[in-house]
Amino acid sequence: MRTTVGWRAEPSNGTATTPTLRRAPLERRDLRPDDLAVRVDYCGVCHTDLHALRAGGGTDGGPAQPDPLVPGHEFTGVVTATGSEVTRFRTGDPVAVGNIVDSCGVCAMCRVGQENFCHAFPTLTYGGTDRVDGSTTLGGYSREYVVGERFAYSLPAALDPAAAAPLLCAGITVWEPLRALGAGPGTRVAVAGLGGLGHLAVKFAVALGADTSVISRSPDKAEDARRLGARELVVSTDPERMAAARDRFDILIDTVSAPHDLGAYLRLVALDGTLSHLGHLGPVTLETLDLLIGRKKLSSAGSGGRKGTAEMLAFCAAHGITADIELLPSARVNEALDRLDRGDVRHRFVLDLSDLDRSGPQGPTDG
Ligand SMILES: NC(=O)c1ccc[n+]([C@@H]2O[C@H](COP(=O)([O-])OP(=O)(O)OC[C@H]3O[C@@H](n4cnc5c(N)ncnc54)[C@H](O)[C@@H]3O)[C@@H](O)[C@H]2O)c1
Ligand SMILES: [Zn+2]
Ligand SMILES: [Zn+2]
Repeated sequence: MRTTVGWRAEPSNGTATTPTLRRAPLERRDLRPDDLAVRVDYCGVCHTDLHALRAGGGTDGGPAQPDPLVPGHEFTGVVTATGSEVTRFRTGDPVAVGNIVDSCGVCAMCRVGQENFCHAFPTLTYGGTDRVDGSTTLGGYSREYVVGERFAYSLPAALDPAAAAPLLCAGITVWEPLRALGAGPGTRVAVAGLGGLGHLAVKFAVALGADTSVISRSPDKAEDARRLGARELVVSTDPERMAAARDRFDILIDTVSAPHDLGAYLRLVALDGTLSHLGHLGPVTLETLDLLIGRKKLSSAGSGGRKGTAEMLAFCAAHGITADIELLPSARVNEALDRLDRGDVRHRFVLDLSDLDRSGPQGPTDG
């Protein structure tokens, strides 16, 4: 086994609070022939990490997570070692890894490049089950990750490695539905929720040429929305502005992290348009008349396949797109999670893991 160090949560014991992450030594597998060892430099803090940390006690609606848990599923770094059969990477190459690290490779979904929908279930970057040895995967809030080369992506030199990290979960999750639904010139796109996923959805939709708007509870986000390239902010708490935006959007990307009824957003979708519900995973409520009137469609998506992820990275390099981030030393991970929970983030926290080199696994910055 290889040893590294990371930020680990102990069982949440069913409390509603987020368990504290503590610095701990971790084991990584010895390299298989197709594996890369990656020095993790930057890892984004996704809202799913918060959901996962709380799921241990079933307090956040999600499935129970195996304990202990090391979150983190959007990271960038550098290859430090390669297995004997690796062909696509060499030591020193900059790479990016997202929220899937393996899939069966032979099912119908894998064959069309949608490994994220693998019939055998893709191996998640943390809290997943390794397909070879059955161990539970530990995520990217750590200094090293071992990954099969199929699920590592070349990080384009044009992209800042810290600001690019969130592309690997937040980015690809909104990229695939925007592409699949045909966002581009002549389409009207609205994005609900202006967090990690939402702000990247706005940047992508604008760069694809769509007429893009933001839907938010508060008018405070108007300047932010404009800066990101959106034409308008629809304030969801203002009934008059919601009524005025009725049937307006061909594609509505819903990234809201809390459970909510879909009616208010469906009424903003245009004739034959689509609501892509990406944020809160789990049961939803809606009135079917809100679909019937206007022949509207309800869709969803999550993560991305290898082909789509590589295409998204190339698009980002060509258009200069990365996330707007607040970079913190990884020792401040608990503060980042707390602020994310309170919505105090513009628009993504990214952890700089290099501080894990500076003191021992039980060093003074513990917790
Ligand atoms: N489908 C997938 O594969 C996938 C991938 C990544 C994240 N997610 C989920 O997407 C959601 C968003 O993730 P994120 O990292 O962008 O989170 P985030 O915290 O950065 O953003 C969430 C946004 O939702 C808004 N919001 C929260 N509660 C709201 C409410 N009641 N009404 C209106 N707006 C509200 C917040 O103000 C914020 O703008 C999370 O639930 C996350 O778990 C899903
Ligand atoms: Zn995520
Ligand atoms: Zn498969």
